[in-house]
Amino acid sequence: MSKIDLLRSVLGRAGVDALWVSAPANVRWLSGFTSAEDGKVLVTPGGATLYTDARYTVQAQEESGLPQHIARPPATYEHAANTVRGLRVGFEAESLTVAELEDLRAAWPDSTLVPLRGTLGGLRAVKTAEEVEAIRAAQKLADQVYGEVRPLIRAGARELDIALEIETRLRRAGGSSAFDLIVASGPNGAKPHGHASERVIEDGDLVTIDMGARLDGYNSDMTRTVAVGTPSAEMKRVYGAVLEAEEAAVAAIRPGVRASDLDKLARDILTRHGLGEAFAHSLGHGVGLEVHEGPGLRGTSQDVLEAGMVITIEPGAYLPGVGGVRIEDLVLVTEGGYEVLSHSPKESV
Ligand SMILES: CSCC[C@H](N)C(=O)N1CCC[C@H]1C(=O)O
Repeated sequence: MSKIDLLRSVLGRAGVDALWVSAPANVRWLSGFTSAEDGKVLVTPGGATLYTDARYTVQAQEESGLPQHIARPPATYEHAANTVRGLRVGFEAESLTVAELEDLRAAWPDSTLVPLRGTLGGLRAVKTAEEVEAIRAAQKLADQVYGEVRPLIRAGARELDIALEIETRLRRAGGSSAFDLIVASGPNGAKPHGHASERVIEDGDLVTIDMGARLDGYNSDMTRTVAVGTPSAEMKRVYGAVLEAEEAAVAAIRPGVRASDLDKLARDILTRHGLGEAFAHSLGHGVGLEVHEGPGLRGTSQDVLEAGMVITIEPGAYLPGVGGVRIEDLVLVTEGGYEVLSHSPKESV
């Protein structure tokens, strides 16, 4: 079944006749158009159209198999008005501004606009074989760059310089950083999103490197925590506990497992080590055209693992004023269980 046909069946269940797709990752996924932040897709019972502007006429023809209409709003909306007359048209509530909604309402007076959430997210969570290969390639690049930069993580280096090295090497290889790199040393390790600062790494520090490569639009995500010199006995114990939780959660991955159960499994291990409160975020998430996408691996998630999903497993423990540890692998859910896509070594601490 084509992606558009798959989407149409979802729309039927959502009670709408058509969908105005505005989330860039969804536009890209449906159309193949890589400048998706400047594109929209209208899916109707009769077909699907990619809307973009004249800066992309040639690129859209090269990249997308969908029929295209070149215009800028409001001409875009006026062109679509005929197609959506009398229809219930869903729109992506998470990715349409209030101003855009007002413009759509003005241009489509004879349509009913219906807010929808997560309509395509569920479809995108299970990757095609091509998407898996794209993510695998992104992770391979991340592993290569991590290996090159690992020797530079030593006392006297600034967090910022490590981050710059990683970014430069990703760029040189034709990729880019999937997100604002996290390089968090010593007490900065207590910040789960501790972006690289001017702090100079000291002997005895643990250093958390959370990095991803973006290649051909697809992302990877991986975290390693390494020791510079000899860390304190307390931080060694924390490292051991996080590693135990991470390995147990990875080993439990298979189709049919509830995402919330995986989160609980890792959380229970850290709680047994007295670190339940220190695990300040969810266990992981899906990765693809976006760094954070479905499924959500958290306590409240309704998601169930399926073969073809690509997920992170990333437990952590954060001790304010002291430091932190996070260990993260990127994992493909397979029919038989799982395949770990991230191959950078986890060092003994
Ligand atoms: C800003 S992207 C962060 C990537 C990272 N691997 C990640 O997803 N997380 C780090 C802390 C928890 C988790 C998150 O939910 O952001």
